[in-house]
Amino acid sequence: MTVYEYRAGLEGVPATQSSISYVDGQKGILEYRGTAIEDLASQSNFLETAYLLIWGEFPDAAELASFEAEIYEHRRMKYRISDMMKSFPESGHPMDSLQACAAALGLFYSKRALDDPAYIRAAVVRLLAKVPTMVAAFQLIRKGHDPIRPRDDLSYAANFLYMLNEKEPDPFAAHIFDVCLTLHAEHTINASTFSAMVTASTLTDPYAVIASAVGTLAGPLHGGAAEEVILMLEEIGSVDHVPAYIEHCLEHRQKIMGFGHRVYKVKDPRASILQKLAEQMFDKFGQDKYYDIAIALEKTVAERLAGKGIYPNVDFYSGLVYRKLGIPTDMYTPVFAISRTAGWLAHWKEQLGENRIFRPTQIYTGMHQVPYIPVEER
Ligand SMILES: CC(=O)SCCNC(=O)CCNC(=O)[C@H](O)C(C)(C)COP(=O)(O)OP(=O)(O)OC[C@H]1O[C@@H](n2cnc3c(N)ncnc32)[C@H](O)[C@@H]1OP(=O)(O)O
Ligand SMILES: O=C([O-])CC(=O)C(=O)O
Repeated sequence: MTVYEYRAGLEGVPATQSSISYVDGQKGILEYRGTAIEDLASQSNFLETAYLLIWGEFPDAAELASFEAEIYEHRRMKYRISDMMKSFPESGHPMDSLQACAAALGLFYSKRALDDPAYIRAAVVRLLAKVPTMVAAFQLIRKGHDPIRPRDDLSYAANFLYMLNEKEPDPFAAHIFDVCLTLHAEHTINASTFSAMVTASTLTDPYAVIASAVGTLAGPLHGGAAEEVILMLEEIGSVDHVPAYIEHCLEHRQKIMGFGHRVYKVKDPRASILQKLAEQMFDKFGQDKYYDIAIALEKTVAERLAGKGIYPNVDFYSGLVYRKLGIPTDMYTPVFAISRTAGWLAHWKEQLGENRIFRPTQIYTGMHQVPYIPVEER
């Protein structure tokens, strides 16, 4: 009998083969389909990047224009979905709303044709188009407002900010937001993508795939950390309190949010770009007192945990950018989900190409031959 070594959290265990993205965690390299994240952030845009991730090559001008047009055409939300959302408690977390709405979309498109490229394309378009609308709608509905319709004249990023904040965004702010979407779009086989792939491997529908990935992204060890970072900066309150906060975390074995990564043992390249984006936002729209605390935190963690490979991850600086964009704190993870939908869909499509159901093994640690004792005798 083969005995396999158990690795907690599947650390270092290859669970798939993929050509979608690449991470070198020692050198701090991230590539989407072979192109460096820095080049995509400075020269591409989210929809072009989404196309690249999903179809494996950059679109030409006509392909990009028709992809954008299809997405813009499908941005409106079904009124039954917004009616459903109106029945959700306003105090609920927007990630729970998104998970429910993504799954509910499957009710409208229940005829499945996973081997038909037209079906795949329609699902990709619908999900990329409707996820932002569903995220923004929850924000408006919980404020007692009616969701506003997407604006056909606004770009993907600008339209989301418009639907969320009920006013047209500054073009520079919309550009920065688009870069944030590009940065968060894909990251190899992280927890939510793995979840998407496991779900996809059962040949269920793509709405269930995205719903399960949303549920996984929500946790504070994954995408939910971005929200926790801002709550932590608020709790710290001033630069002077940083050393004591770090000592408290270390003493109580409490994770410092936005730090550490399974793969990166250097600063996450996306964190470096997000930090620069935050600085650009501060230069244009005014400073943020939490930035000084964040800088002090990064410096103190580097000194205090030197040699442990604990550096800022993608979730550390994103919230500082989002604050300046007027995005509420509990919307940071849904915004991450808008972007990561591209990566999840790329993996869904790749998984279907060479599918085998995920069914790993376990090492049983329980008992055998335990006699049954009737309840009245226990
Ligand atoms: C989009 C994303 O998902 S990015 C990640 C977002 N998550 C966070 O920011 C939450 C905080 N970070 C963490 O919890 C972890 O670093 C994770 C979940 C990202 C990675 O977890 P793992 O690879 O399982 O690392 P693990 O938790 O085993 O940590 C390894 C060691 O580093 C320490 N460590 C890791 N992250 C941190 C942290 N944020 N603060 C303090 N210590 C840390 C652990 O205490 C552990 O130390 P030990 O060996 O002395 O016990
Ligand atoms: O790769 C990971 O484990 C987490 C991460 O950074 C991401 O999903 O963007």
